[in-house]
Amino acid sequence: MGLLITYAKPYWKKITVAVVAVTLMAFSTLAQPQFLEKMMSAIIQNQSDVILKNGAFLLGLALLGILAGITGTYFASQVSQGVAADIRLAEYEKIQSFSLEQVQSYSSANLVVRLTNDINQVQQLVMQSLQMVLRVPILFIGAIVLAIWTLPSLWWVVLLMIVLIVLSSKRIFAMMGRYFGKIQHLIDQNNTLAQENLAGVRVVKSFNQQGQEEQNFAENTAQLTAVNTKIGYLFNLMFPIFMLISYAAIASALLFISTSIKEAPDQLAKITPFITYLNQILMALLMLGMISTFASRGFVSLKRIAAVMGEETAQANEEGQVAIEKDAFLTKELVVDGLTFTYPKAEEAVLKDLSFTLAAGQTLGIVGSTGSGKSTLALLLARLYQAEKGQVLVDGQAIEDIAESDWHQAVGIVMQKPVLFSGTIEKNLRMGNPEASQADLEAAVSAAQAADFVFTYPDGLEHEISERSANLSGGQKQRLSLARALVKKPRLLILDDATSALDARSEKRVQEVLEKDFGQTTKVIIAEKIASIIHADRILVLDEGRIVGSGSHQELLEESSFYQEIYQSQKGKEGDHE
Ligand SMILES: Nc1ncnc2c1ncn2[C@@H]1O[C@H](COP(=O)(O)OP(=O)(O)OP(=O)(O)O)[C@@H](O)[C@H]1O
Repeated sequence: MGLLITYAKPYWKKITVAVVAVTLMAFSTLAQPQFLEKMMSAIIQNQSDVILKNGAFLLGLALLGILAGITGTYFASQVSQGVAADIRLAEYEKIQSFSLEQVQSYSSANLVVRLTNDINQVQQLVMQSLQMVLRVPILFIGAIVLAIWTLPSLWWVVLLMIVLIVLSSKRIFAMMGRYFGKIQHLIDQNNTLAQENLAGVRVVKSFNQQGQEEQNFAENTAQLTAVNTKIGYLFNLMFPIFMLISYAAIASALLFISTSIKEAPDQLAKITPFITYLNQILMALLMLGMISTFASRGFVSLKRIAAVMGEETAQANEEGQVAIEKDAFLTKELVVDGLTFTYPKAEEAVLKDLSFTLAAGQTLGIVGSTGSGKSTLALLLARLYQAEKGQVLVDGQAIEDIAESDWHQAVGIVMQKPVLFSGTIEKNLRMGNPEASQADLEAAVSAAQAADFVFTYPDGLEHEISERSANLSGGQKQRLSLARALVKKPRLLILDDATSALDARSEKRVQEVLEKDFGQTTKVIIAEKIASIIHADRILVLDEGRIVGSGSHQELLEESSFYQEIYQSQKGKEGDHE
């Protein structure tokens, strides 16, 4: 609720106009039957001027009500759209500042639902609340008072109708609330299934999994439909019950009045407004039901959004951290001291007590078996995960104490699975450095051995990359990711199997460029092929999260049986360009 109040505050003027307009509409609705009664009386007594006068008032009041209604809806809609847009933006910004652990703990599909469907629910809640918050109590209390005032002898009809409606609807709304919670969970699942299927469409097709995927989706959709249908049934049940109760109330009122109409003929004029008030009470109760269902759904969503917004993120903590000029970054050494890391929810540590030192400007190669923790180490060095124990020090400064934005400015990483974004090649490259000159971009493209294909496109750097970079080959994606990291002119460059899809000649050229033009840059190169790191100043051999060998290529060949084994298995294969 606090979240909603915070985001609604800037709209207080529009909120006031909406609420005043809706209140005016409620009063106009309540006043109309009074004029109706006067008209009925005048019709019975054949007073045509009174009929006309009250008719005109009635019409004016109805017009005022309509005008107030339109104004209320207009402003309520502006406020609800505005509040929803502001929350959406703030939530998006918050998610951008999430650590990988945080994204993983929610799952990306779940976060998408929190950004879309949940926000829509909150928008509905704001819209309905603004339209009903004062209208319902005014209409409800006003119609009860005026109904009893119009025909005091029928007070019991009013009371009985309210009691019966409240009793019958209480249970229905409680059940609806439970179903809304379930719906949110099923929508999350639905989204995950659709996202995974579309992202992995090639695998799905090549393994003939369309049928299985359809079945999974159909099962989830069937569950969603079942819950939605139950809510529909409850709604459908509610309306006839309400109508039945209200018609019974009207029938009782008419029956009772018919017995005394001869002694008090003026009651004939009062029965029409009385019935109108009964209907207004019913309307108010229906609106109350509606708002409570919107509220139960909206508050479930609001809670889910508040959970995201309440997450503590690194950006919020940047205050105590030191800023470092990029040129002064990593001028002495990179020290990894006793680094231990366990993934969230995993039982065993992936990195176990890792320690090594690397002088600035040197190249560290890392090889090891599958799943030995190489990529995890890269992610920790890039500060995308935080160590559980131990630390990484740059020139004696623990990385957590360095302003995170400065860190990311100075460190370039090329991940094992390259990720590019839809838009031009230039837009992707500039993520590394928005101020880069055209010559810088072209140099990075050449260094990453991407010039061959980029400059054969008629539009060159302006060439559009499609969604999920579907119009690029694996090797092209790798080259562009490397170029993006090089545009940054990083002080620390981390390459995680970043040249695996390059042919031996191109890979060798990349190595030469890194050696020649990035001499000042400290490099950490993870590779499957020893050939990719053979000239590194130091090579680490990882196995099951531990360092099992460390030294130059020659030293390791002499000392590490594990390294020898890898080397012998790769010797003579393509890619060995010693
Ligand atoms: N996000 C994650 N959540 C939980 N466990 C993970 C996650 N990423 C990796 N792991 C686990 O951590 C271990 C190390 O993975 P990592 O990717 O670091 O290995 P690697 O040496 O780079 O492997 P490869 O050579 O196959 O790329 C593996 O057992 C893997 O299952």
